[in-house]
Amino acid sequence: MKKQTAMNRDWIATARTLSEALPYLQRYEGAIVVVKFGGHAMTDAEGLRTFARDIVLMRQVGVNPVIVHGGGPMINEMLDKLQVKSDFVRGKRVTDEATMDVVEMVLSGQVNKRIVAAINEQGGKGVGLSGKDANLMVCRQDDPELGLVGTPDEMDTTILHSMFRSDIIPVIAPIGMGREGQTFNVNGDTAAGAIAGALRADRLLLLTDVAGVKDGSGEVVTALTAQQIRDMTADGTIAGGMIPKTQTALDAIERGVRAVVILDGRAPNAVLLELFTEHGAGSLIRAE
Ligand SMILES: Nc1ncnc2c1ncn2[C@@H]1O[C@H](COP(=O)(O)OP(=O)(O)O)[C@@H](O)[C@H]1O
Ligand SMILES: CC(=O)N[C@@H](CCC(=O)OP(=O)(O)O)C(=O)O
Repeated sequence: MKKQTAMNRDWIATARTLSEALPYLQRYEGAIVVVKFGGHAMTDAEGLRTFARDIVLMRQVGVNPVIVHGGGPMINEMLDKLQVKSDFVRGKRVTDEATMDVVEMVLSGQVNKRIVAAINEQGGKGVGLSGKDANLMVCRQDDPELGLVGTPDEMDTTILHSMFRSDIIPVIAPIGMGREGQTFNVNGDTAAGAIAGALRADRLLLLTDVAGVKDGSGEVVTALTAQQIRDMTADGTIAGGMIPKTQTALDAIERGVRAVVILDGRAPNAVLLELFTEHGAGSLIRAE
């Protein structure tokens, strides 16, 4: 009996959320929403299933979702198994040729296919690709100190528009191609920002394992300006993996993305609640 009551309460909460969502569903019809699914946000099979269900629902209500994924922890695990040492400089992995092989194998072969399968299990049409496919993301070398780390240089989103027209949900691994045929490792946030920028996306959602960008006392800042980001980075409040994320947000806004949100991808229905409710979630960064 007790269990029944708890279930009813959950159901009422969900129904209220859905009715609140209706005006927002209309607002986002036809919109392009790029979602970066970070390795730390991919917790377990249930989390992946919920994420995939949210994405398929977005597609069903007329939004064009694009998934760009990470997979840092999965790469670390494989590098450990193969006893290849790996270092990070300013949130980016120093990548030699041996590391690059492992990065591509894990991201394109393992993580990408796992997400595609989860989307298809929920009734969507997920198709996996990387920045190498159809010249989506041509890169130049980032800092030579980082080896084969790439910076997106020239984007061709034709393939993504064809996919939208065919009701396909693109799932993109952050691997780029060099002009001399090299393969480059691109930070997942950087890749998501470049793709969102090239698509002039309506929203870029960066899903991670914290509720948002936190200030010095650990409180999430719900709305951030470019100047606040610069100050918080200079004084060390924004550090580690949050540096490429906030930098990506600034670059994406500059390239014409309407708004970027950094939020906790492990929270239930994180993506839907962000897009389709009044309160949103996480830290919002928009053009000033
Ligand atoms: N000011 C900050 N606010 C929130 N998180 C921060 C901040 N500075 C550094 N971080 C760290 O950044 C991490 C998110 O980056 P990262 O681990 O690369 O995530 P992902 O794998 O999801 O891309 C957080 O878990 C946190 O440890
Ligand atoms: C250059 C660089 O650092 N590439 C990242 C690519 C994966 C990634 O970004 O994964 P998360 O989003 O899970 O952190 C790496 O090798 O880990």
